[in-house]
Formats: sequence, C-alpha cells, structure tokens
Amino acid sequence: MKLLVTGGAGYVGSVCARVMIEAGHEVTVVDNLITGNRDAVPDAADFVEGDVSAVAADVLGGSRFDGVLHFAAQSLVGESVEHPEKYWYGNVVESLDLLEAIRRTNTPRLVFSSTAATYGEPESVPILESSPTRPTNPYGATKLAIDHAITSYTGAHGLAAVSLRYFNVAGAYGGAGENRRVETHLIPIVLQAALGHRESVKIFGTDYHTDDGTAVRDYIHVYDLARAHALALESAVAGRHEIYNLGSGSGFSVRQVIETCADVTGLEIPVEEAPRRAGDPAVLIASSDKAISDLGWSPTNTALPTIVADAWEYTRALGDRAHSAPRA
Ligand SMILES: NC(=O)c1ccc[n+]([C@@H]2O[C@H](COP(=O)([O-])OP(=O)(O)OC[C@H]3O[C@@H](n4cnc5c(N)ncnc54)[C@H](O)[C@@H]3O)[C@@H](O)[C@H]2O)c1
Ligand SMILES: O=c1ccn([C@@H]2O[C@H](COP(=O)(O)OP(=O)(O)O[C@H]3O[C@H](CO)[C@H](O)[C@H](O)[C@H]3O)[C@@H](O)[C@H]2O)c(=O)[nH]1
Repeated sequence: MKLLVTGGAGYVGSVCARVMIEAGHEVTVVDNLITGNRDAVPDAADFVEGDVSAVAADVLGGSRFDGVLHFAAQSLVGESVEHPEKYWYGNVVESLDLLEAIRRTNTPRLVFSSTAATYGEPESVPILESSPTRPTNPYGATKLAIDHAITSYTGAHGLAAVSLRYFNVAGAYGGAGENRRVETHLIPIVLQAALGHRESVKIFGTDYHTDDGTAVRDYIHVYDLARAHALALESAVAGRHEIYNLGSGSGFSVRQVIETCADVTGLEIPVEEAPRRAGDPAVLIASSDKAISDLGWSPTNTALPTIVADAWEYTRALGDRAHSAPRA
C-alpha cells in the first residue's frame, strides 16, 4: 500500500513507518518536527515537513494513497491541563483538516492513534472498549473528540477507519525509540537518571490506592504496537469505525518500573517523592481481547524487563544525540 504517516518523525510513528516499510509498503511522512526528529524518519520514506493542516491535503491530492496512519499529536497529559488550547487546536483542528483531506481525495483507509486517556479513571480494570469514556484531562478529551469525528465520517462518507487506543508505549525497535527534546514519560526519564543525564526521578504521587501507593500502568512494546497497525490497515472495512485497546494486560507501578530499570541497567537510580501530577488516573490496565480476537494480534514482548532492556539499548546507543545528554 501507499501510506501517509503523519507524525512519522516521532517515537511511535517512526517505529511504525519502519515496520510498514519492512512489510513492503511505500511510506510518505508528514511531520512539523515540533517534538519529532528529522533523523528518526526512515531513509526509505519520503518526507514532507509541515503541519498536517498545511500539507496533508496537497500530499494526498498529489497521488493516490491507500491509507493514512495518523500519529501526529500533542500528547503530554500534564501540559494539556495547563495549555488546553494547544490540544484543542493542535489535535482536534489538525485532525479535522486531515479528515477533510481524506474525504476530498477519497483516500480509503485511516488508522488513528487514540489512547487509554479517553477512558479516564476506570470503574474497573481491565478496561474494555465498552467501558465509559470520561477523560480526566484535555489530552484524553481531544482524542475522544477525534474518535467521535472519525465515527461520523465513516458512517457518512464510507471511510474505513480503526482507532487504536494505546496504553503506555515503551521500548525501541530498529534504531528508533524515545528521544524527545522535552521528556515527561516515565521509562525514558528513569533511564536518563540512570545515565546521570538528570539528577533524580520524581515519583508523582505515593498516596494512590494501589499496593505500593504509586500509579499503575500497562506498558506495551512499541514493536507489538506497530504490528497491530499493519493488521488494523488490512482489517479496516469501508463505512466502519472499529476501536481497539492495545496493552500487554498487566499493570506495573511507578516503583516497580524504577526497580526494573535498576535491575536491567545495573545502575543506581536516585528517586524523590513528589505530589500527584494533575490529570493522572491511578490505574490503567487494558483488555486487548477484542484486538486479539478480531485482528489476530497478540503482544509478544510483554515482559517489562524486555521492554526496558530494548529502551535501554536504544538510549545508551544515542550517546551525544540524546536530547538529555549534557552539552559541552
Ligand atoms: N507514547 C505513548 O505512550 C502513547 C500512548 C497513547 C497514545 N499515543 C499517541 O500516539 C501518537 C504518537 O505518540 P508519540 O509518543 O510518538 O509522540 P511524539 O511526540 O514522539 O510524536 C508525535 C509526532 O507528531 C509530530 N506532530 C505533532 N503535531 C503535528 C502537526 N500538527 N503536524 C505535523 N506533525 C505534528 C511531532 O513533531 C512528532 O514527530 C500520538 O498521537 C499520541 O497521542 C502515544
Ligand atoms: O517523571 C515521572 C514521569 C511519570 N511518572 C508517573 O508514571 C506514570 C506514567 O506516566 P507517563 O508520563 O509515562 O505516561 P502517562 O500514563 O501519563 O501517559 C501515556 O499513556 C497514556 C495512556 O495510558 C497517554 O496515551 C499518553 O499519551 C502517554 O504519554 C504516571 O503515573 C506518572 O505520574 C512519574 O512518577 N514520574
């Protein structure tokens, strides 16, 4: 297939672009590089720099595309609470422009990066696709709004669409991984602290109703996630919008993640206890049964030490290219 990958210079998008190319697809990346890195775009992909709203219509209009993988977004929970305007414009308005470009060019398929954050604080875990969607932060609310827009477009215009609700993505694949200018995600932060690129890791909240008082998340390997995108593209049916949760199915607390990183790296990781971060639910664990039965997907790298080991190998190999590396 000929595919447009928005956000393909970012973490998940750059891994998925690689996996799509390995599967024989032709990839064009659109990215404005606000958080992504130009050198993360695979050499075999075409690259167009710009906002989705500014360039996607021209790219899709320039030749016939078989599908769009839409990763481009602002995706920091804490920032979304402080600057919701960045999220409503940057996520919702940008995505509406993309949907219009898809409609006008009759591009048949869309796979959208939705998120566990659409559910908010769950009534029970594991979270099903039928669980209530009550986002606790603007980031999740904007992703839910886009999911609703996609449902309307599939019904009215015959688009074949799949939203994948990722839980916490981690790990690395094929020389691509997490290397953001501003990092807020737990595993890369812990590994940066192990390398001495930051003084310590702050544990946001030690008073949650969990076994050790810290928040629990379901970590999914980025390669498993990328394979789900390939299956989602193949499974998409015109006029339908399917939604699938993607996680590994078990939860790890912030303290357990830090301990696993210490074991994998063999290094000491200084920690500090800090107040809860605004907008963070206590426990997020996925049921991925729907993806397993409908897509024939199964996560293969579910062990947290494997996920952390792959992230660690990537982080160490970055050397001076790491945005967190001390500058001379
Ligand atoms: N990382 C996770 O744990 C996680 C979990 C659930 C969902 N997601 C979703 O997956 C997607 C990718 O996340 P990520 O962690 O790779 O983020 P990222 O910040 O590494 O990548 C996002 C990319 O999109 C680009 N971008 C942002 N807005 C753009 C725009 N308007 N036009 C063009 N390019 C734009 C950025 O420059 C960046 O390269 C996002 O939609 C995110 O919401 C991520
Ligand atoms: O320095 C840190 C960073 C994070 N945390 C904690 O670690 C957990 C995981 O935080 P991340 O920032 O790594 O991930 P989030 O769960 O906030 O969010 C991620 O997963 C969500 C879905 O679960 C969203 O989709 C979002 O895009 C993605 O970044 C949270 O309890 C957070 O408070 C810390 O204690 N210290």
